[in-house]
Amino acid sequence: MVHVCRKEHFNAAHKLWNPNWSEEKNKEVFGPCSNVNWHGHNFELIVTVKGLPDPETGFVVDLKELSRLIKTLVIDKVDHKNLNMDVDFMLGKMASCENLVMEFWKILEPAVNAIVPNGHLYKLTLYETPRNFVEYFGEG
Ligand SMILES: Nc1nc2c(c(=O)[nH]1)N=C([C@H](O)[C@H](O)COP(=O)(O)OP(=O)(O)OP(=O)(O)O)CN2
Repeated sequence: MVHVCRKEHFNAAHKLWNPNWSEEKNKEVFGPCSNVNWHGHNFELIVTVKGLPDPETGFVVDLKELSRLIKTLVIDKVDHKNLNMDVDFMLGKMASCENLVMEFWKILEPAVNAIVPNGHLYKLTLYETPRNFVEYFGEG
């Protein structure tokens, strides 16, 4: 089995804010990430597919096709957007990396698996900053 990875990039604004808490508690828990007028990040999303290379192409998955799919299904929906306000699948959710990556998985898993004949989506890695990132392997 080989792990094949594609990295995509997006910029987005958000704030970490629990509407059930006071302003003081939001500031205490989320610090500058609770800034009322938002803040932005340069996100990196790495999609990892695991599988066997096709004997005729040598590919587990065509990376151009994978890139096109990630851009169409995810990046176009979040790039240069406000994650709290503009992105339908994040409405009513805390705009944390954990929640984002889990929503990305739900969108990507069926579509990615459909273009990987001898493999499947294995992992999503989402960098919010160069030092803060999450990894998700799906629910199983
Ligand atoms: N479990 C989580 N913790 C935090 C998340 C998150 O999504 N999940 N998000 C944030 C902030 O949105 C953001 O990541 C914090 O940015 P920043 O403090 O700038 O992070 P850096 O690592 O770049 O800053 P340094 O302090 O310079 O390392 C917070 N927590």
